[in-house]
Amino acid sequence: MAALLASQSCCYASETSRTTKAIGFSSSLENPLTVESTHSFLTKSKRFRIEMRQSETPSKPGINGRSVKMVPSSEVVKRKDGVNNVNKVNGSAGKVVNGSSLVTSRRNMNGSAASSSTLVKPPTKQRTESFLPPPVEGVRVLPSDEGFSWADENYSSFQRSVDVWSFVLALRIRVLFDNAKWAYIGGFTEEKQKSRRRETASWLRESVLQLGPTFIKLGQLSSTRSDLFPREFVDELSKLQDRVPAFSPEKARRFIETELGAPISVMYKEFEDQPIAAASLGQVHRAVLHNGEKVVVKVQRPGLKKLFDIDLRNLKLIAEYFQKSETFGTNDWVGIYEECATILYQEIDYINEAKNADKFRRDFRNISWVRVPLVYWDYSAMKVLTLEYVPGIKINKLDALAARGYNRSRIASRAIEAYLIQILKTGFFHADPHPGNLAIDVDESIIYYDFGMMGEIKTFTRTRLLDLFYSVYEKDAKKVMQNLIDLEALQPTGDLSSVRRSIQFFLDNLLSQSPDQQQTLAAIGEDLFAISQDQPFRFPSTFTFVIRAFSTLEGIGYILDPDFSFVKVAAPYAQELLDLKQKQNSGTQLVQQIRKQADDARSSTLSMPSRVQRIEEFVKELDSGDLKLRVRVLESERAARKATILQMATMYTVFGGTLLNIGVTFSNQGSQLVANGSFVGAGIFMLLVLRSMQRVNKLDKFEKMI
Ligand SMILES: Nc1ncnc2c1ncn2[C@@H]1O[C@H](COP(=O)(O)OP(=O)(O)OP(=O)(O)O)[C@@H](O)[C@H]1O
Repeated sequence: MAALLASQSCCYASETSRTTKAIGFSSSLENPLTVESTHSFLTKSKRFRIEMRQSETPSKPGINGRSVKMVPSSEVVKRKDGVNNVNKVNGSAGKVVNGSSLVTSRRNMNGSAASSSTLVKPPTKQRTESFLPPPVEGVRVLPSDEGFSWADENYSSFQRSVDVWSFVLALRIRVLFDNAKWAYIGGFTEEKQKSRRRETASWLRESVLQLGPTFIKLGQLSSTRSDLFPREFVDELSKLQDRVPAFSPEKARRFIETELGAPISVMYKEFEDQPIAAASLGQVHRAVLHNGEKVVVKVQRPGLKKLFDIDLRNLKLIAEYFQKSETFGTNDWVGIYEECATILYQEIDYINEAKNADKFRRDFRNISWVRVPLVYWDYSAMKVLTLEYVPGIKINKLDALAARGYNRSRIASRAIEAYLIQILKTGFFHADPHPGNLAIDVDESIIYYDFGMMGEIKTFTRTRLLDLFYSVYEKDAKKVMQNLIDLEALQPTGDLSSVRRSIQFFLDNLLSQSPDQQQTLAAIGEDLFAISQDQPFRFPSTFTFVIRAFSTLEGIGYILDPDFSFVKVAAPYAQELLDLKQKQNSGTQLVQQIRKQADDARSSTLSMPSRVQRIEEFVKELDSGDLKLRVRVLESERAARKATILQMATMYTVFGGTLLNIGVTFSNQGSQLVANGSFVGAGIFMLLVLRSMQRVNKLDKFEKMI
């Protein structure tokens, strides 16, 4: 066995030396009872040490009765009791006891992560059979990325930029063509406009797929922004979720080995070549560790960072160009670009994702019906993530759920409740809870996947949200408006009375509905989009993610249970919030009320005579005509200005047309001089027409802004 191990370690050392630089071989004295030998080697990203240990019981997991552990040397911390803790940097730890190794934090009975120095428990029976069972939903054969230029490792940065700009040019021409048709031919019915938008959206989806990961991810992000894009685009772009090609297993294996700095066979006892899922940024393979624990390995697409760098450089220029050009509306495109770039870079940092998963698991440690896969820190790096294998049935697979007799109504409530806890209590929420990221475990727990995109609601914002919630409850449009301004969801520009009226209408209609005619959150979202088209709303992306998440979950709720009611699930939370707010208020309010009453009483008694006197004077001045009231109705002033411009434009068109006719007539008669003069005149009038149209356009935009 020793010979076998030695040959394995030699073979390992020689294999690693091909890709990495072997820098040493030494016997470890740190734990002479268990550690047989230690190899140190340097990879591109980390310095690793391998410990070979003799197991007490040969049946325990490990290679030939030994456990093999990859320990980043820089992260080895010697403890006073002589046991090595690893990964202090990452916040989790593992140690070796009696020949069995543990390389990550473990979940305790109620789902929480045990402390970093927890002794190793043998893996639970359920997850330690030596072979991977068939996946719950069966392994799909995913389309391959071969043939896509972005997947070619020799794709030059110049060629990439040309491809990106060709796409932008094509998009610009399409938008210009549509706008010209609407503005000048003017014959498009609402239905025709919709169908044209659908065509453009479908073209956009195909182009995005051709352009690869960056654009696919941006497309997916845009599909959450129903405040920015029309419905047809949002619908088309959400289809990007399930149409991403996979890369070859050879590529995946090579990439994992380079990233983790060791051959696959040393790290995993089994590694399944066929990925169980492929997404825009990476794909997921199942594997088994040498100690028998089943895991999934999430591998990032090779070359993604380089592609992001090139694409985001170009996208920045595109955003700046959109911002300057009037064709793409008044949105803050540079701001939107910056938000997206931050999210994209965060999503390719798997260490960040792993930290998020750990935090999310901690937040739910006391809730037994939420499961978050454990992170295997020692098998993870910036671009490769090893997680506990937690299979489940996707939350929207009704047949599979029904076949197992799961209680769908309970699942629907749990999905919403878990989200309410994130938004209202922990403040750390999953920003992308689409059905692919939610599954149901055997005990009907909700399993969460993918922690790349998380949102945070700071205490400051939460307090304001609470105020907003309370003012909605009181149906006070003025307070709602003020709270929205405080939350920076509404810009306090110009005359906000129309915004207040919209909010009041919204509150009256929304809150006065009986439970059977209650609007769905999705419909409310659509109404909000309609309002934000005409008003100076600019929802911060945090809110759009929350709104999107709730409407997705609500949709899932209805699919799972036709009698599902969001309000019913949310009611106890709402009550809790109201109680909290009332408690907060009661103390301060009492003092404030007393003070206000005292002030009122004082001012009314002290200044009564002077007030009466002023009112009398005012009425007298009105009577005598000394006081003139001048009322300006800004909306009608603007409308009148627009009408004048349009009138002028009509006159210019008539003059221009007449001069054109005259020019043609004189030209036919051979008087070229007069003809040319008429053509020049016609040209000038046409320019004036164009200028007038521009002014009307500007007025329209201004109207929307205020
Ligand atoms: N720990 C796990 N156990 C079992 N299956 C998993 C696990 N993690 C991920 N999966 C499977 O892999 C799929 C993709 O995982 P994940 O969403 O984390 O990848 P992604 O690259 O971030 O995808 P996307 O960008 O589309 O969200 C999941 O929908 C799930 O089916």
